[in-house]
Parts: sequence; C-alpha cells; structure tokens
Amino acid sequence: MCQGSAESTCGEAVSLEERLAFTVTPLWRLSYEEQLQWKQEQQHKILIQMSNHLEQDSSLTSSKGELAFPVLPIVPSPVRNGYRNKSTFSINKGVDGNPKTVGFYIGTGKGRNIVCIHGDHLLNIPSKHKLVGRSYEDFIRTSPLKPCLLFHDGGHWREITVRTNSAGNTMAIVYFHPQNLSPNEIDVHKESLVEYFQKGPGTVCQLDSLYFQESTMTRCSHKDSPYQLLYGEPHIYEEILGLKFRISADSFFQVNRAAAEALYMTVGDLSKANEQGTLLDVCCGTGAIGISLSSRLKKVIGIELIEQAVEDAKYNAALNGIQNCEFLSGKAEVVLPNMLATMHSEKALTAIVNPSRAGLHYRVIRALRNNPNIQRLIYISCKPEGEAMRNFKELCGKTDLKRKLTGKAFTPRIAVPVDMFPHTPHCELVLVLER
Ligand SMILES: C[S@@+](CC[C@H](N)C(=O)[O-])C[C@H]1O[C@@H](n2cnc3c(N)ncnc32)[C@H](O)[C@@H]1O
Repeated sequence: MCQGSAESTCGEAVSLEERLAFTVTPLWRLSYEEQLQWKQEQQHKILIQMSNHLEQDSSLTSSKGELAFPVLPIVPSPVRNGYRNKSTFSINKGVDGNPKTVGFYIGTGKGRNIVCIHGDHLLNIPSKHKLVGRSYEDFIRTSPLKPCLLFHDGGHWREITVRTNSAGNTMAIVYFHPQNLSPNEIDVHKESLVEYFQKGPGTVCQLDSLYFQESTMTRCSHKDSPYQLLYGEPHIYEEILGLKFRISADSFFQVNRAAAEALYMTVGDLSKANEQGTLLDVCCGTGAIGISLSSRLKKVIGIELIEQAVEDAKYNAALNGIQNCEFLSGKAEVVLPNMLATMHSEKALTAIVNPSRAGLHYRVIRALRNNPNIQRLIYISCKPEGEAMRNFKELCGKTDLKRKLTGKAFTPRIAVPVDMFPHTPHCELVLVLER
C-alpha cells in the first residue's frame, strides 16, 4: 500500500502542508490498525537487533532469528487525535517570506530552504494549542521587535510552548532572547504580551497562566534562567489513574495523558511490586510512576535532575496523601551510586528507569548492574534503537572488567510496546530485565 512520503504521494507532488504532516506525523495516512502493526514490527526488529548484539547470549535468539522472550501486542493509545498536552511552536520565515510565522519547520538550515508552516492540519495537536500558536503569531506581528531566527542574527521573539490538561486549563510559555535590551525595556514588551492575552485579541485563548523565559540557549532550565510568571496560576494539574499531579513549567510530563495511564498500568503489572519491596524510580519527573505504584510497595525512592520536577514530585506525594515516597534531586549518575552504596540492607529492590532519549549514564548502569539486590529492572524507552541500545548491552552483556561491569548480567524476559504517539513512528518500549 502506498502511504506517500514528504516528497510525493504515490507519484503526485505534495503540498507544503502535506510535507509538514509527513515530517511531524509520518504515519498519518495509515489507518490506526496499520500504524500499530507497523510499530509492532519495528519494535520486534529493534529487539532482534538488541539480542544479536548480546553475542554472549546467543540463547536469546533461536536459529530462526526469533526472540527467546515474548513481545506482547502493542498497547494502543486510547486517544488518536489531538492527544498532545504540550506543543512547542517555532518561528521562522513563512511561505510568503514573513519571518514572523509561527508553526513548524520543513527544510534544513544547511539547505537554506527552511519554511515555517502553520500546523493547523496536524492530527496529533489539539485545536487549543493551534489557537494559541496563531494568536502568538498575531501578537508578534504587531510587536516592533524582530523575531529571533538565528541566535547570532539578533531578534527577540522565540518559540512558544503550550500546555493543556484534561480539565481544559491552558499554560503558555513564551521564550525571548534579551540580546542587549535592558530589564526596563524588556518589561515594556512583557506588558504588551500580557495586555494582548489578558485584554486584547488573545483573550480568545483563555490562558490560565502565561510564563516568560529570557533565554539565550536552545533550552534553559528554571535554574539557568527562571520561568517568570506574568499572570495566572503557577502550575497546571493533571489526573492520572485517579491521582492528582502538579506540573511546573520546567517539569516533564508524558505528552499523552490517556496513553500514560496505559503505560503506568502496564509497568505496574510487570513490576510485581509487593509490600516488602522498594522501588527505585530513576528519572522520575513529577513522580508519576513511583506515586502510582506506591500503595503496593514498602517504599519508593525517585531521582530526578530538574529541580522543579522534584519539588512537584514531593508535592504530588503529599497531595495524594502518600507517605512512603522520597524524591532526590540531582543527576542520577551522581545520586544513585552514592545512595545504593548505603542501602545494603534493602534486599527487595526493583528499578524502573525512564530516561530521556540520551539514555542512562554509564555510572547509573554500573551502579544498577553491580548491585545484587536489584533482581528486576524495567527499562522504559521512547527510543530503544538509540542510546538505550548501549544501555541494554551494558546491562545484559558479558562481564566487562575494564569497565567494572562485574555484576551478574540481566536477561530480557518480556517486552511490551505502548503507543504514546499515534501518527508518528515512535512508541514507548517497556522491557523487563531479570536475573
Ligand atoms: C522521559 S522523562 C520520564 C519522567 C517520568 N518517568 C514520567 O513518566 O513522567 C525523563 C526524565 O529524566 C530526567 N533526566 C534527564 N537526565 C537526567 C539525569 N542525568 N539524572 C536524573 N534525571 C534525568 C528528565 O528531566 C525527565 O524528567
């Protein structure tokens, strides 16, 4: 079946809008059943590749290239369209050459052919996000300040992030390059932004909060450059599996709420959590995984890099009346090895790791592998074919004296893909490792 591509749809030239759709949501022309089948096959291939890498464990793949552990059918997303609760709109030259166009790029800087296209037709983005993106474009077009397209070329207005929740609340975060403006000069533009969204045409967006971040880098944490609340509620809240979660501007939260519930239920079933057990929730964000499993466990210890997320996680445990969770702030590669060194008496340790695309630092892997009390490890990855593959090899491969990976190797037992991102090629892979 011909599903088309960013260049052509079965021989027909495609419009710029279609090119964007093929870039952001390459599977959009397939039925959802076809998408799931495609993802299932992809995940299977990735796992075969992983098993092939673990050369010592030739027992993992049979002679027919079949896996020695089951891959369960992909868990579908309960919501297929408009599922994103967070979208970031960029600024660049539109088709008409207007540099104040808010949307998504196609083309490359190298190819000097970047065009910014409105994302109104994208299937994964809810209409509220599109409305805020369009309104922001309207606002910057009335502003005397230039957009910041390339950091070294000057300009100020940068992208906008929109966050919504299932209760219908909306948070917007405007990123701004200060260049050489004084704080007083910046204040004037902040005021006009507030005026636009609180009293002007932007009221149509009904923002519950508007944040502003002065940033000179692609991504700054709250610690690097504070998120300034221009008006409204400081946080957005979401409910997952009957629990309430506070989410700060700087904190990660799974982009698809309904699929996150499916992911956490899957992880809960696979974790074999019990009342004697302690769970290490590594890269815990706002604490969602640990908190949702806490009633089945003796104790949860979460570790997270972003300070606002750690504050959220502590708040969220208290908000839900949960007392057996502790959350530690810092890089997992620093916090975890020190912590495990003091936890000899904890015998029933389970680790759930859910790093970003960069995977886990080698020091985290070494600490997990060399701790004999961790018998079960659940690795959740949104990009298992990337850096996570290196981690799988370090966790399940041969003893490596040079790299001090001396603990008994883990063995993959079961894998479950969960579709968090309909219309895109991505999904979450939950891989259970045991020893
Ligand atoms: C994919 S998110 C998972 C969050 C959480 N498990 C959830 O389901 O909401 C990855 C998290 O890892 C955090 N992170 C990234 N690098 C880290 C590091 N070196 N140490 C600890 N946390 C890190 C990010 O800030 C982010 O919150």
